[in-house]
Amino acid sequence: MVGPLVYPYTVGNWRLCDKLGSGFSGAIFKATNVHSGQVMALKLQIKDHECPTNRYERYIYPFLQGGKGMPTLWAGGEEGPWDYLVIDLLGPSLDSLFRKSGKSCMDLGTVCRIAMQVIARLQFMHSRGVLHRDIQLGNCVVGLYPNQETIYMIDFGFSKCYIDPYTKRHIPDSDQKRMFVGNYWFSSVNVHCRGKVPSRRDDLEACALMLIHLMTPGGLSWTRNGVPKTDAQHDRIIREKRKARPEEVCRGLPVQFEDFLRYCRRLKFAECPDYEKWIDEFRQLSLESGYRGEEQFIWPPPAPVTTVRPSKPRPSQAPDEVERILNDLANLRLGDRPALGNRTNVQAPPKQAPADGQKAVATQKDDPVEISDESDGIDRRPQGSKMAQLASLKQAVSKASDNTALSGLVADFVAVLKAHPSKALTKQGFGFLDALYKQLSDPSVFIVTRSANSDRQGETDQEPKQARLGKLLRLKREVERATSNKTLARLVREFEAVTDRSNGRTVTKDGLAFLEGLARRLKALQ
Ligand SMILES: Nc1ncnc2c1ncn2[C@@H]1O[C@H](COP(=O)(O)OP(=O)(O)OP(=O)(O)O)[C@@H](O)[C@H]1O
Repeated sequence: MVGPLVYPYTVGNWRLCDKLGSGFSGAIFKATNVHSGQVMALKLQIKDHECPTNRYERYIYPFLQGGKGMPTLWAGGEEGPWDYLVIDLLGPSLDSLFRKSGKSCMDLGTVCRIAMQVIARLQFMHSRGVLHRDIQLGNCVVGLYPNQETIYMIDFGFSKCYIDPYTKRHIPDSDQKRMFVGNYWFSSVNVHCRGKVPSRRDDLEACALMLIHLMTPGGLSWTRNGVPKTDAQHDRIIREKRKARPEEVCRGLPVQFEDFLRYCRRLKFAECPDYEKWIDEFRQLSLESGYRGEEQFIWPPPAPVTTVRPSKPRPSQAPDEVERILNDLANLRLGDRPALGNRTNVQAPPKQAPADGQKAVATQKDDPVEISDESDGIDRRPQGSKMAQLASLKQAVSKASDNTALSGLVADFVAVLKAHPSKALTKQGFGFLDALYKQLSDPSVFIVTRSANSDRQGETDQEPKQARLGKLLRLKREVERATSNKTLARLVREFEAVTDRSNGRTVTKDGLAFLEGLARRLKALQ
């Protein structure tokens, strides 16, 4: 029987000190150069190990030298029974920081920073013709002072060149099922569940899954039972991962995560991902959510920079009185006039009676933002992050009881879209339009949620730009002529569908013009 490994005191010119970690195939030590006193990390492995990852890494490292977030290779080779690699000494992994935080998920600002950096690292590695193939939290580590805000990629034991060094061509795809190489949690569906040849898209998908995992309380569902110990357990993970649709995996998260995952899965085998676009998307998301939009990794996470004004209570009427008025309004007999119908779903007003209330307020748990109606002469400009503003507007629209209020809220919605640099319609934006649609259509009809709606199921095809433009122009014209709330409801639905199928779900100038027309029309249709 083979006894426990006895590690040497020195290898090459390096004296081994503390053990930093160990993996499947070896151990890693802090090591000091016996001549210069330099302190580095030394990866040690038995030369004839069944999985000689140090040898593979020694081949890959030279391709990556000089890149930001790529450790420098200082020395390496074989000595006696040992194979060793000396690289920069780095700090803790994201996995270890996350575990130590004791939290069930990470804050959005930090996840955006990780997204920007890891996508940039992949962009660099891919530009050097190398795939990582084992993206996971344990393989993303932070640097030591003064590089503690940089995320480094480590562990290139599974990495591979996807550009053939002789032909300079992309490696070929194959229909032959391959043995799985990667990690259980984040390897892409194509590689993990279908045995496909890994390419750039799979590194990116692993990154997307890792980000979604960090954002999900308790993590991705298939990670919750720990590392599989039997084939049956592994098969269960494969099944679960394979059947999890992006909209389910990303439920409740900003829409960028779902879009990113879908994007990765739509990439062709040899297609070059648009790294810049996604770095920018996460930067915008960070800004819209009240963070700085910077990529520097800061731990522990700083608070958002946008301070959201505390909510002020609703003025005048006591809750019961408001409820009575709403119900009276709902029961008004308006004949054929275009107004909200008999509402059986009028929500109760806020329970807290205002003490000194001056403004109408839409409250949202933890992140209140003021929304007031025009008639009270109060500053109507929405406050707080885009996400919080849209969430509050959605709440307010669900509670609005006449077209004037709806008109004001649509105008507020346009103001929020205009005030933020990214014109992408987020999940909250669609939520607002869904709530508006519900209000404008028959109120006894239960709201058609986006996930239940067919327009976003599966991989959505993007509409050709011309067709989309034509539809928007028609919507713009029709909204000016609409004579009932029902027609407006249909137009809102069509607008949602057109935007949803557009590249990046962007609200264009024509889209904004449609919304402005909608606000005007609502006012006219009192
Ligand atoms: N350069 C480094 N500086 C400091 N710590 C490091 C460094 N490289 C790795 N580590 C630590 O050692 C752990 C194992 O490193 P690494 O993943 O490279 O080894 P491995 O043997 O290939 O592991 P595995 O078998 O899990 O893939 C890392 O999670 C990290 O905590």
